[in-house]
Amino acid sequence: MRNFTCVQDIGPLDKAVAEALEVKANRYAYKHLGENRTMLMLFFNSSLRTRLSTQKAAMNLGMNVIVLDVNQGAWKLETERGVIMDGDKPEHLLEAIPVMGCYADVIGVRSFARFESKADDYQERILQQFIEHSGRPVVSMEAATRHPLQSFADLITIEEHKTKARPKVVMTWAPHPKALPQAVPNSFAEWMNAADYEFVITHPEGYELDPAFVGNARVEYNQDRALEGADFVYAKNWSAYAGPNYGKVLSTDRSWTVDARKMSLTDNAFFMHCLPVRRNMIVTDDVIESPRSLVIPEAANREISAQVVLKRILESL
Ligand SMILES: CCC[C@H](NC(C)=O)C(=O)O
Ligand SMILES: NC(=O)OP(=O)(O)O
Repeated sequence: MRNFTCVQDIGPLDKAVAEALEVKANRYAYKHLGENRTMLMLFFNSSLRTRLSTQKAAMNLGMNVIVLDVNQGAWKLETERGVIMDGDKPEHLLEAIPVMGCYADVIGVRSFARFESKADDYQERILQQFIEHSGRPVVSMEAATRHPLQSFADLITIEEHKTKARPKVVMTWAPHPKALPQAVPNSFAEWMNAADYEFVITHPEGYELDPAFVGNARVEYNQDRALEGADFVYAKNWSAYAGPNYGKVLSTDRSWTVDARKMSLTDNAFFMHCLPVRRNMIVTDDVIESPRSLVIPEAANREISAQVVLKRILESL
């Protein structure tokens, strides 16, 4: 594997999950792979799980790790080519990226959608510059349109807990006070479609995701109807994608909050969320604390998804 930015990069999902379960059982068996190799983890945005799990995965593989919060300590970076740099940004990404490539063998990048330009976000202009100019394998730690390490962990978690070959997985929008990216829902949809589950997306009108990610999923505007018979409920907020509303909050309707009544419509479904979660906006306390809540095992699997990805990259260096 060279780069890890989307579901295609991991290859056949059955093999990826099998490797993940093997790594989970023997996570310290590969320390030789990372000896004298350095992982640089670069954050343009905040993180808890991605920061900790990816570093843990790299250490499990014997790697050295450098973590850089770009906006705390590094020079403020200009990202646009052709700009006359007479403002508040002393360094350009086009120098900083190859320099970072000098010190690392693998580079992880977190750079959320900025909502300034849908085209720039959906062309992954920041992530692509790392791929083009670092000279190193690049791992997305959530970019503008996908969060593949999260989605891989979500798939592992579903495969560990499903009781039927093709479970019904429902991704439901839920309200949030801020404008959040579409990366997590896009990515989850991409991986669920690839896994060939019975996959349903439910959200209020106006929150339609990019059809390129929705794929063959059934879209249902009636949340109760969508939840009927579900085996897994994956809750997430996202801001509007379509048209002039890109990046906007159109609704904070708390009738979409996942509560015990909604979960009673399902087939005793597991509850999932990538975290961080706004309790009693996205999901009620009793649901996220229930025995059917998988949010902690789901977060624990982030170490495993990252370790499989880094292991494959190290094996191909
Ligand atoms: C893993 C989730 C990261 C981010 N969440 C927030 C709160 O910004 C998002 O919704 O994409
Ligand atoms: N789920 C996830 O990526 O969490 P962080 O944003 O805390 O890394």
